[in-house]
Amino acid sequence: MKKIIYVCGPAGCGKSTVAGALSKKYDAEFIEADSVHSKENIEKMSNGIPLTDEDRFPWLNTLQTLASNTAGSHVVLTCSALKKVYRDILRRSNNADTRVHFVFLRLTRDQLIARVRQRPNHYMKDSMVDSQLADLEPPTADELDVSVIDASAPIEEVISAAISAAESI
Ligand SMILES: Nc1ncnc2c1ncn2[C@@H]1O[C@H](COP(=O)(O)OP(=O)(O)OP(=O)(O)O)[C@@H](O)[C@H]1O
Ligand SMILES: O=C(O)[C@H](O)[C@@H](O)[C@H](O)[C@H](O)CO
Repeated sequence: MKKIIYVCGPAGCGKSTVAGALSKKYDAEFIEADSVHSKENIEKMSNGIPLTDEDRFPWLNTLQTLASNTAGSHVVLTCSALKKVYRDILRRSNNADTRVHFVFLRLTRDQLIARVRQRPNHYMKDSMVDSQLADLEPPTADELDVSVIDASAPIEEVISAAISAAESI
């Protein structure tokens, strides 16, 4: 069974850090959704303009196709996947041989702002955190393919919780 694991949540929650560690653990291909954004999307975010559904849909479709088409046994991706309708696009990769799973990293607004400020050279500034949270639809209990992890813990603990979640798929 091929596993497609999305590490998701708002800007600064720790997606890249956790996904990097998960991909090493599984010797899996690692896809950074930020590197799949169009230059128009990156320019908008760099200018402090939140993305809209219309900006995100083509990007999500591309990610879903990329995830489905990787040849390896597993693939780990970062993706904000803020809304349920976005996660539903990514779920289209599910089939008899492939299982999609989400590891959602949960942080409070203040924690997100502190994390985003730790990387001052990133295009996503702390002023964008509120718009990320406005769009966020936290996963609900009926989304059985999502593991929610407290990302405020030390990174080793967050990574080990993410690995346990991935093991249970
Ligand atoms: N558990 C943790 N404890 C402390 N710092 C952390 C933890 N996880 C990540 N960080 C730090 O928080 C910052 C944001 O992490 P990271 O870049 O992985 O987040 P991200 O969700 O990928 O962000 P973005 O999508 O905006 O690029 C980095 O400086 C990272 O080193
Ligand atoms: O859906 C979105 O608004 C974007 O994917 C953002 O979440 C950022 O690209 C990412 O987190 C980098 O900071």
